[in-house]
Amino acid sequence: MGAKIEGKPIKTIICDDFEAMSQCSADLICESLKAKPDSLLCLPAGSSATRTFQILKERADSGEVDFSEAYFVSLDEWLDLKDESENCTAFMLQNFYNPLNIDKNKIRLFDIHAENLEEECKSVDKYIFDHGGIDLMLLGLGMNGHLGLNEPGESFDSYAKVVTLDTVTQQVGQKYFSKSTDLTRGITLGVRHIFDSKKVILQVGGMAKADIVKKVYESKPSFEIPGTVMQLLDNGVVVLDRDAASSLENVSCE
Ligand SMILES: N[C@@H]1[C@@H](O)[C@H](O)[C@@H](COP(=O)(O)O)O[C@@H]1O
Repeated sequence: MGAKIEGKPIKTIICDDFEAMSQCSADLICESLKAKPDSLLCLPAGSSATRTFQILKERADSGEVDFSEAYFVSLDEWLDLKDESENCTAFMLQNFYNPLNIDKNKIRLFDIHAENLEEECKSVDKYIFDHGGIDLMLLGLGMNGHLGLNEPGESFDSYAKVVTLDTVTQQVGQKYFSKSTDLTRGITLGVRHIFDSKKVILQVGGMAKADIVKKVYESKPSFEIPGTVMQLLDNGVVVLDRDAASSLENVSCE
């Protein structure tokens, strides 16, 4: 992408701490779901969203929100794992789909064992198009700026695809596994899905992400830092806690 493309100021909400950030994202998700109960939602595996998922479960249990009519599509998944018991799907089942009793028929997971993964990507794209697009994507930010598994250098002009994982993702991704795991390839929704989504929430917490958050805000939109796509979205919002926002200067908030 040429350096000439200018981004816009990112719509931003800065929360006091991780708990407030998680509550804020849960509020936005509930608001969206109430407006359209049969929304197609895309939620991320990873540590950023775990508390948000607990809050959504609490709210579903209290009847404040109802996920029974909603549909779900996977954001990303590791490929070629010898042991799949700790992959993104397992994480989502454990932390969201099972606790909230989501009907399995309403979840479109990536079939990582499909004979033809390119065809599988097209089939996931079709699922999304057939549902009229994704209504809401909740995203986390990788330490290298990735969104889903859209790694640095990947085009913004693609839908679901198979990707080679960046060395940072290979290393940081170890945190999801109880033993050392070879992470070489992944399958992910593409940045075009992020552009097309009716609402995008990027949720980032913690000091460890402060530097990459600064780059997302202060670099020109570029394939090298996929998170910079937030500067190009009309329907995007970044929800930060104070730690993740601590390196930012001059950010105007909601
Ligand atoms: N592929 C996942 C992303 O979908 C996730 O949102 C992001 C942040 O992860 P975490 O929330 O664990 O920091 O990186 C992971 O590698």
